[in-house]
Amino acid sequence: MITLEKNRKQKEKEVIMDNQEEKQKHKRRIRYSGTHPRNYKEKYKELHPDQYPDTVAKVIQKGSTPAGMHISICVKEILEFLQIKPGQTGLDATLGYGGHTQEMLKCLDSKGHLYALDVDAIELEKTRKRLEKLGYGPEILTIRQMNFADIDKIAEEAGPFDFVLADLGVSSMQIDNPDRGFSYKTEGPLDLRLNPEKGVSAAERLRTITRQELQGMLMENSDEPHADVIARAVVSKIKKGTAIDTTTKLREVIEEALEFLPEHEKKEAVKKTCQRTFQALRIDVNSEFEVLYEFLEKLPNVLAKGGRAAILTFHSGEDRLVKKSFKRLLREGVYQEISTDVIRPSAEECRMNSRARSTKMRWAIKE
Ligand SMILES: C[S@@+](CC[C@H](N)C(=O)[O-])C[C@H]1O[C@@H](n2cnc3c(N)ncnc32)[C@H](O)[C@@H]1O
Repeated sequence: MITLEKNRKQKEKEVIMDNQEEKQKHKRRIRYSGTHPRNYKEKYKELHPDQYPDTVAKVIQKGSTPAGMHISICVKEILEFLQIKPGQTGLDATLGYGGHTQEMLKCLDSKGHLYALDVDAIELEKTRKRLEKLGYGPEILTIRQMNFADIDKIAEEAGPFDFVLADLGVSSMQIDNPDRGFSYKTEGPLDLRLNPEKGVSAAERLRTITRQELQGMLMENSDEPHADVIARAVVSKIKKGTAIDTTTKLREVIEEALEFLPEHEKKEAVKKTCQRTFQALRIDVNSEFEVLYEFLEKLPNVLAKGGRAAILTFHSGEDRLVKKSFKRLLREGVYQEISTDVIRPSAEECRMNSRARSTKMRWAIKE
């Protein structure tokens, strides 16, 4: 009896060990239960569009942006305005996923050259590879990791440009990747840098910020109506020794600070304040207003005579800067014509891509 029992136990042990070995052998990709992956890493099919084009097409059709992808905005309006002709030289100041770049390259029809910049080394390499696979190699496209504040440098070697495009802000790949810390919706380090190799993260920035400074940042960068309450809550937490170094921790401080709001408006107010607070921090750690100002000042000098520039903005602070610069330079006779009003994506485009809703486009033509 004792020997039988011993044998059974030994067999059980062997089966367990076999199962474990089997599991290790078949280290599978992260699977999601059901048909709707919620987690970024679970969106395996969307993250591999080459292998799963049907899944990607379905997600786009539903009006969402597939994980790891960016849907370009106002493509038709941009191309109509830029009037790109084969043989021209152009600059895409914000490469991102390369959607606009690709469309502009099609207009060049293998003649001329396109230069493209981005500060984000992580996404830039992926885009370079994707475009190369599509047949856009260095003979027609030059990609540089560079801040568009330095357009004068790229113009020295490649300009003047017949056309320039800047599609400001962040790409969907950056927002959706929790490791980059751009979204209050997913847990991640509170980083928010477009180029994580430069400057300080948002968490680091908060560590030493004063209440007045944070309040000013929230008001100036995103017109936050609860700026005083949020600034007080954040700074007091940090002073008490609690680090606010993840997206979730910042969202929780905001939720706590807005507890006083009436129940029926709390949820929406928290959501909006989270969006605005993350935006304000992102603008700050990337010096977005400063680099945009520098870009706008240098823009006419890199454009050829009659050269065309189009800019897409995503919040009022950016649009104000573009509008002011274009108007002043028109008055000074540097530009011969500018858009009289903002151009907006169509209702259909906004329905298909919710991220297009806040987009404003302005353009200018060099004298
Ligand atoms: C909205 S996305 C561009 C998407 C792109 N037009 C497309 O069709 O895929 C904005 C991109 O600009 C980059 N960017 C933002 N500020 C920049 C700057 N100052 N210099 C260079 N690139 C910048 C971001 O890293 C991001 O990849």
